[in-house]
Amino acid sequence: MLQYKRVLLKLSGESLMGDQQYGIDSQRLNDYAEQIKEIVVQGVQVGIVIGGGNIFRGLSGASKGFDRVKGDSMGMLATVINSLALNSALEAIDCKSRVLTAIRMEPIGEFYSKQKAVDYLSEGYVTIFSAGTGNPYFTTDTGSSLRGIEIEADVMLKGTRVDGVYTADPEKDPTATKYDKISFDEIYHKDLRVMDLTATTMCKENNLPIVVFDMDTKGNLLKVIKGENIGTLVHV
Ligand SMILES: Nc1ncnc2c1ncn2[C@@H]1O[C@H](COP(=O)(O)OP(=O)(O)OP(=O)(O)O)[C@@H](O)[C@H]1O
Ligand SMILES: O=c1ccn([C@@H]2O[C@H](COP(=O)(O)O)[C@@H](O)[C@H]2O)c(=O)[nH]1
Repeated sequence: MLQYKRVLLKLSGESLMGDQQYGIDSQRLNDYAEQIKEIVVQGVQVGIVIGGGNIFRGLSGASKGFDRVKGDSMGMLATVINSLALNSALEAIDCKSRVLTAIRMEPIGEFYSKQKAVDYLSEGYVTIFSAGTGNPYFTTDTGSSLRGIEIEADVMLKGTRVDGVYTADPEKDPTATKYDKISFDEIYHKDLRVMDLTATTMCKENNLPIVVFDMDTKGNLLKVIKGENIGTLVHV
């Protein structure tokens, strides 16, 4: 029994590095593609947003003297590179997929529209939304909440390298403990930073629940789709 029919899956760009310091680890990329195919064959419609942190982030560019808006454009282009890599990995395993771009750049990808996205999803294409929102000063978390809301996804699945929302950043505080469920309001009150606040607010105001889970363990995506309690559900 599947819990969700249409999902927006957010993948971390940083996780795509695997054990490398930079760029795309092909093993990690292929593992992600296999996990995605596993849910597509079950009939789940999958929209995807991938971050760009394995290549470039506007904020870190700005701290080194780059113009912020140009840096953000570079970050958005980084998400296009990751999206094309995932598209290619999916096609290599016979999982049909399309890349839409928030900034016009045919023939690299088709320019995004909600109608195009919903048509592709309904036809069973894994539809990858690249270049974030197309605007500087945003992140791919916000791009994910925006696209998730637009395509009327049942849930936003934040597949990352931690296995849920914790009382504090588990990569910095070893005493942090994990929530099975948490409300949006608690996320604000406790100032938990697993996702940026703009993205969290958009999900809250549009009733889009989030599941944060560890995407780097094979089989986890299917478990989440089946409703297994392996991550953290963020609810209204
Ligand atoms: N309370 C918290 N609970 C869980 N994770 C947290 C928390 N606070 C901060 N984090 C951090 O959030 C990170 C997950 O965010 P995300 O998946 O967006 O990673 P990212 O590296 O920013 O991705 P991207 O490359 O897409 O920008 C975790 O690696 C974790 O260190
Ligand atoms: O809507 C958006 C989305 C992203 N950016 C820029 O891209 C990088 C990479 O995205 P992450 O979410 O950090 O992985 C981001 O740091 C921004 O610089 C953007 O400008 N607008």
